[in-house]
Amino acid sequence: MSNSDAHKEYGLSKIAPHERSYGFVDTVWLWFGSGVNTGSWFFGGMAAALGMMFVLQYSVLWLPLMMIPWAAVAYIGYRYGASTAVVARPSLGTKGSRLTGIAQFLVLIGWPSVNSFIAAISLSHVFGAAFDWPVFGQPGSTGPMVLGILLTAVAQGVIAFLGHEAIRYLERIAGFLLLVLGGWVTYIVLSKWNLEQIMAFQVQNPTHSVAFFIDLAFGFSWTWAQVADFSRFAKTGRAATVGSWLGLNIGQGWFMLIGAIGTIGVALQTGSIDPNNSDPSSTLATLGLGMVSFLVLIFATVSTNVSVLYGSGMGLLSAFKGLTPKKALAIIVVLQLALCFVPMAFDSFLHYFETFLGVIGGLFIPLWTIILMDYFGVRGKRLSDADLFAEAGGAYYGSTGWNAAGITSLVLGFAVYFVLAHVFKDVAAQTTASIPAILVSGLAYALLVKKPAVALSASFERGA
Ligand SMILES: O=c1cc[nH]c(=O)[nH]1
Repeated sequence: MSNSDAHKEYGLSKIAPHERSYGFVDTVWLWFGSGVNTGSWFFGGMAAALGMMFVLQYSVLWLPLMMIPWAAVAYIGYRYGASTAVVARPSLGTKGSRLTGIAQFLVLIGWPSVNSFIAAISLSHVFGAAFDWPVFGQPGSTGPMVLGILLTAVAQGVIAFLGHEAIRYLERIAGFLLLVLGGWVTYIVLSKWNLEQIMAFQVQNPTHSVAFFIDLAFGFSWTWAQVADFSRFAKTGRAATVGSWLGLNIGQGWFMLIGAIGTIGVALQTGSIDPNNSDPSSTLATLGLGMVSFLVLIFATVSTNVSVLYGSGMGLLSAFKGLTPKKALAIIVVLQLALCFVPMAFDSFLHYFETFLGVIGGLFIPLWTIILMDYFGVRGKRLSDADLFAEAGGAYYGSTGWNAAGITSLVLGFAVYFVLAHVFKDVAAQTTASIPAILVSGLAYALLVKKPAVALSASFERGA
């Protein structure tokens, strides 16, 4: 790849094999750096109420299993050099796939507000230990919170604007540093708390059921919507799928465990379980390791948010055709800076976070299901390159640009998720809202889609 190509942003165009620069190690670092974030330890803190055995089971078993379909979406992006929204064209129609762009834009512009806010809370403890400034929740903590948000929001904004190659380099450095710093944090957390007591800790009546947590987990993990925006740059199928899957599971699973241990450790001392205590960096800061803590917070947050913001930019570009890739990224950079301050307006951050997760999961659960059902079930892993990237006309445009089967199945999936998660909560506490939404949207698509209308002649298609 020449220098000028290295700085080129491709928008929605097909990424040809010679334009791809992400090897296996790059995808592992990218997703490891994304998975290691403040949201992951907060989420581990939320799971802690269900006991450490559950958190372990979730991190080493359920999370890796849940991420297999996500890695399958990465495969489609890699196979055709297509962004996330373009991958949705066969199932939703060329115009219908703009809905994916809108969802991706909204969800991924929302995540940095969560990640940066949690980082700012922790940074306020680092500043408190170093300069005696008020920490989050104390009178006068607005200034330290604003400074913490600005530090991450400006750094992530600049790197996301520079594009996918700048992100690749940042993730290499951040990934390595986070491995070292994360190891250090793990050592401190494990030596501070008694592991036997942590494992034995139980909450008599946890506020949430396992099923409720699984729903949050789908919202948490299936909203890495930028998956194909990056796998399209992968040089091999292994890098696109195994590399992304491995990096994400290690990063997210590991930091969830750290968050859960910290939360339970504090609960053993105080008797009250609160995910706000999941933050290992304030422990580090009070032990005089403020600089380590500062670096973990900045690298963990920025390395996540750069890929998230890049994906949000690609979503915006897919939704509004008049934009160029750089213009879309510039809009995102400015918008995220403002949105990172929104949680300050809420009285409870936990409430903001749970509401956010409860809404976003409902969007991507049926969407991934329909895309995978379409590619692996209906089309037998065969798509037409030419039609996939055609803006008008072709097999995926149909007569209107909308694939009615896909849109109907998507709406049904949303409806099932939202009705269960928000109206019939007692039922969802047993069945989850996510699994019925997956079943209904997948089945509806398989039944509604008209195979002859979407199948192409074998010579015109490219198989996997
Ligand atoms: O920032 C993000 C985006 C998706 N999922 C996460 O857990 N965090």
